[in-house]
Amino acid sequence: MITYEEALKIIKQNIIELETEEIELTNSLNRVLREDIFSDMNMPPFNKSAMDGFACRREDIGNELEIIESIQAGYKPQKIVGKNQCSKIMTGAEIPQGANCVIIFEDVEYISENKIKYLKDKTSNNICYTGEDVKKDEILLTPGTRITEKEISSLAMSGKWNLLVSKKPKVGIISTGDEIVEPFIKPNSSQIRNTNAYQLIFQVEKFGCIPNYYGIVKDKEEEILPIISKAKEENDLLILTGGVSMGEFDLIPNSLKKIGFKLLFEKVQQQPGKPTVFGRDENKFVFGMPGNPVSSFFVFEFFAKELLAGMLSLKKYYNELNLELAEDYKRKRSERLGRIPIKINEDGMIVPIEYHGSAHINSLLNADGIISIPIGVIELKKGTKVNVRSIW
Ligand SMILES: Nc1nc2c(c(=O)[nH]1)N[C@H]1C(S)=C(S)[C@@H](COP(=O)(O)OP(=O)(O)OC[C@H]3O[C@@H](n4cnc5c(N)ncnc54)[C@H](O)[C@@H]3O)O[C@H]1N2
Ligand code: MOO
Repeated sequence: MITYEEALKIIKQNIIELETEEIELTNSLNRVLREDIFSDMNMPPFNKSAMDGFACRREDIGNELEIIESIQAGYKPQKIVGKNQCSKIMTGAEIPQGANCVIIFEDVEYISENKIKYLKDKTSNNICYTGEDVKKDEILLTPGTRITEKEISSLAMSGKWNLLVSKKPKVGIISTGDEIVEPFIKPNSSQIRNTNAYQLIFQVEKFGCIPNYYGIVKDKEEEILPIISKAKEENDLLILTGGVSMGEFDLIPNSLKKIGFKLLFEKVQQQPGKPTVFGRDENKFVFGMPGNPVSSFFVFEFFAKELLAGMLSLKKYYNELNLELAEDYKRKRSERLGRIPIKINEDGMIVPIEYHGSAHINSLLNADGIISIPIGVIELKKGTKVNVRSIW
């Protein structure tokens, strides 16, 4: 049995980056950039009014000011603002030459139709200056960045419409087990509903990959082999759940070998996720994950994401916060790296969630993240600082 760190190293050593493709900006949600994005202009492109008001000279704000024009956003100022003059200006419009501040409408009174007086003795400049946010030719985004709602405005601003991104990894998902039935079926007393496939479909899709679901396969080699062969053909990564431990019907590792996968590890010193199989055949990969839903959730989180991030060339895919435990945490055994779901309370402290083990699906319902308990550590005392890995 190898450690989590050793297993992760094996995954990293085997990563193959996928090719790129060009897509349009509107289709780029969740895609991973494979090129630098430069700004083709300064932002703002001109000195821009931040407020609706009058553009004038700061030294004149105590005087009556003559209105010489009105400047709308999108139109060039026509006049230069001179001594005791001002131009009416709208938010987003270009500051006229001669002016160095904008006094806002609310703080001004009209003396006559074209004369105003500022009612205060101080003002901010109320100007967004050329290039203060972005300089022309500045790099805005680098390869390996995931495009989300945070990145899209900068991309749109850069003027780049066609983007070079990683192709989406295709992930084949197969549930195994004679006892598994689809969620729309009422299980009999020895059956169990298929939760893993749907969990994995969401995990895969949310990670920016394409899930292809192949249904439930019975614990019979003659059923397993054709489906995994087909799924291997059609995908970059294959994920199976169930059938990987020591039981008489745990046929997955051998079946994977029969269709050409070399198994790179089969057991990891972690809980959950001990019987985790990772295999490769040239540019095709496979994870055989434990059937227990929380095991499969965590194995996807810690292993499959690492491989998929590598295929996607994605730089960063999770956040970690270092927070204090709100209460003591004790576990029964310490020979495996432990992972448990936790909540972050109102004081920003870690509260372990009630968790009965890797079959306890609904323990994830209220989870904000996962903490790890190192091998050999049986107890963590209240107040200990621990890294929380995000699953939000
Ligand atoms: N003698 C040993 N027995 C077991 C060991 C071991 O080392 N020696 N490891 C245990 C650990 S740890 C785990 S985890 C499980 C993993 O077992 P398998 O991957 O072989 O999975 P199954 O036995 O097929 O299923 C386990 C459990 O999960 C349920 N399941 C399976 N598929 C689904 C699905 N798609 N949706 C929902 N639930 C599913 C299944 O019915 C079982 O209850 O092995 C231990 N045993
Ligand atoms: O390793 Mo298992 O995945 O403890 O439940």
